[in-house]
Amino acid sequence: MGDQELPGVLILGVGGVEGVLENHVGLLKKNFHLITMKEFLENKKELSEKIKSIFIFECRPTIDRGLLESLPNLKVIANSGVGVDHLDLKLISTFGVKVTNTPQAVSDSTADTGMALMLASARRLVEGCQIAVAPDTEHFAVDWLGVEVTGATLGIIGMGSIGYKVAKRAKAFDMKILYHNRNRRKEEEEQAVGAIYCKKMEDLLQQSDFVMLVVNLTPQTHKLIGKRELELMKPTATLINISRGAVVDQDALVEALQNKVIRAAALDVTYPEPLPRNHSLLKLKNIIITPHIGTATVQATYMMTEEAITNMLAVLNGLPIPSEVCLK
Ligand SMILES: O=C(O)C(=O)CO
Repeated sequence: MGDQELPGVLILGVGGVEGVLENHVGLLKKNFHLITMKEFLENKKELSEKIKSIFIFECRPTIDRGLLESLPNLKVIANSGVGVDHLDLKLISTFGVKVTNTPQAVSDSTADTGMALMLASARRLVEGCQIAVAPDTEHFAVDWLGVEVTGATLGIIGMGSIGYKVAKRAKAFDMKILYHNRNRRKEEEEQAVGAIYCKKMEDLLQQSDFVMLVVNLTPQTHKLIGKRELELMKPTATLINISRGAVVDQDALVEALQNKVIRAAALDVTYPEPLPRNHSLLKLKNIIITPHIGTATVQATYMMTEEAITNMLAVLNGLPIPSEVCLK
């Protein structure tokens, strides 16, 4: 079958197809005719009928009514990554289009990122690195003491597949693990990682040395952690966020970090991303911020493309869909 006869996939990546890593393009080309947004806009008449799927790679595009209306044969939007808070699921569902994501591919790398942030913040790695490259011997001693992760209490908010993998890793650090989640995990799953369920999030906040946020962003989790929740945390505690920036009230976090209501924060996600250069969070010392690199590994990105392709082919061939996002 020639490339032109394959089902069309509209590629929404940073910089179009060029933004999709070279070896991923090969993977996609085996099954699809790749169409960039530029090509689509230049040749809408011919291409609109051809496009059966949209592949979102390493970006958070707006898919609006206009675009959906211009793609009469669109069957599936495949998001690489697990979070789909950038998509208007209600609108998409009215077009009978399915949405898929890639929970399998992202869970190890995102859990690793959570651990890396926790360890880096506890042991003040970023500050240490800055001192090592520009030694300031006066401040080298007591001022630079970190805290131990080993034996400390970790509170995980959101115990989906990423949260559970964080718990697995934390077990190896002899951490006491608490978790809060809409649904309690099975007893054997809790026992396997030694996790204790906290029905009330408040109990977890009060008892944890490290609080890690691993929830999806939904109307229910928007600003889940605000002034009240930060004040419930120990003054020695650290907040780690690997979910979405808007799960935390950032103004309240700035205040809490300035006033030492909590010890520190380590964030892989903020709102907006990136933060404007004059943002108050960037002026604080007791914070680490990374640029949303939860899944930024060679392995995870490749697996994300593989998982997205499997999802798209399943939809187009009427097979069971491995990772379909519930649109309700
Ligand atoms: O998978 C996602 O949605 C992520 O943001 C991982 O960091």
